[in-house]
Amino acid sequence: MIYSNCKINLGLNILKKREDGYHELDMVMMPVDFNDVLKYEDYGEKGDLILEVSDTRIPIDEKNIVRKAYNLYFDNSNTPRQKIKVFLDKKIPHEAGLGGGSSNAAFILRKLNDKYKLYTNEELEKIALKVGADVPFFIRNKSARVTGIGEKIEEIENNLSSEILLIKPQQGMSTGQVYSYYKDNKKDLKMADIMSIVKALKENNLTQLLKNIENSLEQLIFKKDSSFRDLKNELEDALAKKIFLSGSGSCFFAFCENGNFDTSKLDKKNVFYQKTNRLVQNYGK
Ligand SMILES: C[C@@](CO)(OP(=O)(O)O)[C@H](O)COP(=O)(O)OP(=O)(O)OC[C@H]1O[C@@H](n2ccc(N)nc2=O)[C@H](O)[C@@H]1O
Ligand SMILES: Nc1ncnc2c1ncn2[C@@H]1O[C@H](COP(=O)(O)OP(=O)(O)O)[C@@H](O)[C@H]1O
Repeated sequence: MIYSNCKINLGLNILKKREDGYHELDMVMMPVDFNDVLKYEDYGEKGDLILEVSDTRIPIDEKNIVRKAYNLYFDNSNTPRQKIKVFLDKKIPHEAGLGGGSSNAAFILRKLNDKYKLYTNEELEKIALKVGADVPFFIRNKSARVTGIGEKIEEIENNLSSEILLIKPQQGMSTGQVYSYYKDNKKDLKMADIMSIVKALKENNLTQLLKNIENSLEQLIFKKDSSFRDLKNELEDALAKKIFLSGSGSCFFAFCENGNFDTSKLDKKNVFYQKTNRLVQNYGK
């Protein structure tokens, strides 16, 4: 069994838009102990990927990021594809800004490389980048300051002890669409103080952390859609806590030292929520 965890972004600054359409970022990312479960079987013979997913809304053809990762892993080194079966039991909501798909892809790349050893870790991260901008982060799967488009990873010390509550409204967010808002709305974006966030995580200083988190993508969504800002305010009132958007959303997160989140006022029909913690162990529990 492979436990494929998700992540949250603690501060996300868009620095500029590149010629290739991607955006330069400066952000802090933290693995979170909330996982998809992948059942994995290697038949030990040439063949192809047999992929099944518990959530029928997720594609199983070439659009599935696990299949993209599998294909790239073998094709990139002209190695015959091997017959592998994966059953992906999705728990992480998709289009959430939690990197669920990116994580699935990274864990498959690691699992394949554990057996076939076609690449060094550095080469594997380069393959991961071709699969998706967030995939290299999950190859390391440690708290990190991440720059570039998502490929420059500087591991950081994270001693945060607070529990985390993930709160996702029903509608999802398209990552590409949210980034597309940048070109017309880049003025007045409030930048997160990344160094203060890194220091607060090292010192387990939740007060300092909460003061410094900003997310350029959240601000871009609010500029485009004031109803999403209203939704955030409603959720903060219901929880009586500050909440923050992870990545391109639509999932928010909150912190609480003793883990006592009062979720009684959340509209349970329209909001997914999940209490969890920082992922302390590495992948492959
Ligand atoms: C926003 C972030 C923050 O961690 O995560 P999510 O919210 O998706 O979890 C990431 O930058 C998302 O990474 P990922 O979801 O892998 O992006 P990709 O599939 O590679 O790209 C999807 C689309 O997002 C845009 N994109 C992505 C990354 C980046 N640095 N600049 C971009 O402009 C591009 O338009 C691209 O076509
Ligand atoms: N293995 C996968 N898990 C989740 N979504 C996937 C997967 N493969 C492809 N997708 C597609 O990718 C889109 C983004 O999903 P996901 O990566 O979980 O979002 P996010 O990066 O915002 O957390 C989904 O709408 C889904 O259609």
